[in-house]
Amino acid sequence: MNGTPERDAAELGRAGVATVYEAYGRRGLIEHAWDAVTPGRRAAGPACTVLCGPGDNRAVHEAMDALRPGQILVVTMAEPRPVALLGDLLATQAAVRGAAGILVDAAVRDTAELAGMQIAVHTRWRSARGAGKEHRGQVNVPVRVGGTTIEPGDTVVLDDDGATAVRAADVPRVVEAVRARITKEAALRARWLNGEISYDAYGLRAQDTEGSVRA
Ligand SMILES: O=C([O-])CC(=O)C(=O)O
Ligand SMILES: [Mg+2]
Repeated sequence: MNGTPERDAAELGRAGVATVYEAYGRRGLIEHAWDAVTPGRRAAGPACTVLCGPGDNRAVHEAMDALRPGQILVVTMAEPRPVALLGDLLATQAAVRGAAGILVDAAVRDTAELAGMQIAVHTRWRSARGAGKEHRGQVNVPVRVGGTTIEPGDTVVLDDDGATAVRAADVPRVVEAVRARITKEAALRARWLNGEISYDAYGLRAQDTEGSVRA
């Protein structure tokens, strides 16, 4: 049995990016060299998406009105580059609204202050370069980040490995697959702690000895 959307998101957050991505059949990876401004934090929740104009964060200000508790704020812009779309003042508003995390496909600034906040923050770049407020942008529209399309309400998971997304409709079955994977990995971990090695347990040594796998 799965729980509420909130409990499902919490479960995916505890499982972490690698487990969720694998359990989802290696789908949904939001693939950039993310910089975890808040290392060690894990977060997951439905996406509130923001598409900013070039070098502009007007839409991030607008998004604070749409943001709901438990959500992950996903911010991108036309042709992402190292312009700070968010700093501690915007992150403070997101935190007060109960957001679980922030993913910025551009730069953030005020990173010392961000690191001290309870909200998980991942960014592509850190830069003091300020954004404009001339372009309206769009809030809660599908966005494409790191090779993955994120629709508003899809679950986004953040941890020190990076970020991954699960389509809202797929969350219940991914929760089941995550549980199965955690059980399987626990059994394997117990064997490796007992001294077995995967090279033998997976039959890899036998294949190499037979020469059935070439270089
Ligand atoms: O105001 C901005 O454009 C970004 C910023 O530094 C903040 O949110 O603190
Ligand atoms: Mg600031």
